[in-house]
Amino acid sequence: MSVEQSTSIKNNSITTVNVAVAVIHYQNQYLLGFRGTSQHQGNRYEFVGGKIDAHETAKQALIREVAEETGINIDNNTAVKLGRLHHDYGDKQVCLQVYRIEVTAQQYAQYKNLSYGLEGQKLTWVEKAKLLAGHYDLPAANKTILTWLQLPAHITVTYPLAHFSDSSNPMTAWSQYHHEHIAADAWVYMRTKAAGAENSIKQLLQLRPDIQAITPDNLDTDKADNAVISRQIIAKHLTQTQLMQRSSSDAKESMSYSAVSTSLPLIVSCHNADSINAANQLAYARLQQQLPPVIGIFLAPVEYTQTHPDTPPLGWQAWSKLAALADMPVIGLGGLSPMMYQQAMLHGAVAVAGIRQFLK
Ligand SMILES: Nc1nc2c([nH]c(=O)n2[C@H]2C[C@H](O)[C@@H](COP(=O)(O)OP(=O)(O)OP(=O)(O)O)O2)c(=O)[nH]1
Repeated sequence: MSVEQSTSIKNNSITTVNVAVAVIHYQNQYLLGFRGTSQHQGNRYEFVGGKIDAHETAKQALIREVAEETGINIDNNTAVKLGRLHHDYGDKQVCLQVYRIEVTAQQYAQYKNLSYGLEGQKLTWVEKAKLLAGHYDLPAANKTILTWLQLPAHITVTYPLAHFSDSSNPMTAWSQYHHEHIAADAWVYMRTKAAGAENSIKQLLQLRPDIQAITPDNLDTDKADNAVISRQIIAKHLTQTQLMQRSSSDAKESMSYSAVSTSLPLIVSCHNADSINAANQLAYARLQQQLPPVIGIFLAPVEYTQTHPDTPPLGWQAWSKLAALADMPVIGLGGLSPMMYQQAMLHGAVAVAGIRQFLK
C-alpha cells in the first residue's frame, strides 16, 4: 500500500504505524532479531527495524534503526526496496516499508558473532533456506516478505512460439530449444504468446524438472494431470493489458479479480505509472482476501529490445522513478543481461530478466 493510502486510513481515524524494515543479509545468511515479551508481536523473530519518525523518509529511518539496534552503519550499502505492505493485527495496523540490504564481507566478519543488539535484544544470523521454509516464527505480515525473498536475481524469459514458425513442428521445437538452453534451476517466465501452448509448456517442464515456471494466467496449466508439473509452476503472470482490463471493472473486488489465479502468487507486467498503480491495488486486494501475493512486477523495457523494436526504452532513470511507485519487488526487463544485475540493483531492481542473454 502507498504512503498516501496509509495516510487516508489515518484520516478515517484508524492509526497506521509506518515501519521501516531492513532485511539484512550477507549472501545466504540473514539477520533476525527477537522481539521482547512486552513488545507488540512479542516472542517472535523479526527483521531489524522500527517506526518511521514524522520528519524522516523510510530510508533515513532504516539507516537510523539499523545503527541503533545493531551498530551496523548501512549508510553506504545499497538498500533495494522490496515493497510496502499494510497489515491489520486487530490491535494495531502497520504499514511496513521493506528494504533488502546486503552487508559487505567486512561488515559481516565484524558482526557475524553478534548475539545481542544494542537494545539488549537477541540477534541471530540464519540460513536463507531455513528462513524461507518457515523455521522461524515471525509476525504474520512477514509471510509476504518471505515470498518476495524467493525471487532469484535472474529470470529467464522464453522466446515466443512464433520464433519457431519455420520449424515443421513449432511447439516441439519450442520445448526442445528451451530444454537445451535454459540454465540449471532457473526461474522461467514461459511467454509463449500463443493460445493452446499448454502442451509445449508441459513438455518442457517434463524435460526439465529442475526449473521453476511462471505461466500465463489464462493458460490452463492448473489442470495439469501430472502433479509434479503443477508443483513446478510457482506463479501466474498477467500482462499489462490483462491487469488493466481486470482492474477497470466496477465490480473490482468480486468479479474482475476472481478471474485471476487464487491458488498461486502473481507476477504482473507494467510499462507505466497507471499499471503500477493497478498492480498496487491488486496486491492490496489480495492481501485483504488472504490470497497469495503479487510477488513482483516486470517493468519494461529498460533498454532497446529486439522483441519490441518499436517501443521506446524507458532508460534507467525513468525506470527507477516508476519502480519506486511499486508496492512489491520490481524486476528489470528489456535489453538486459545477467551481468547488469548490480547496475539494476542501484536503480531499485531486485532482479533482471530477459531472453537471449539469459539462455546458454
Ligand atoms: N521491526 C520489525 N517490526 C515488524 C516486523 N514485522 C511486523 O509486523 N512488525 C511490526 C511489529 C510492530 O507492530 C511494528 C514495529 O514497531 P516497533 O514497536 O518495533 O518499532 P520501534 O522499535 O520504533 O518501537 P519502540 O519499541 O521504540 O516503541 O511493526 C519486522 O519484521 N520487523
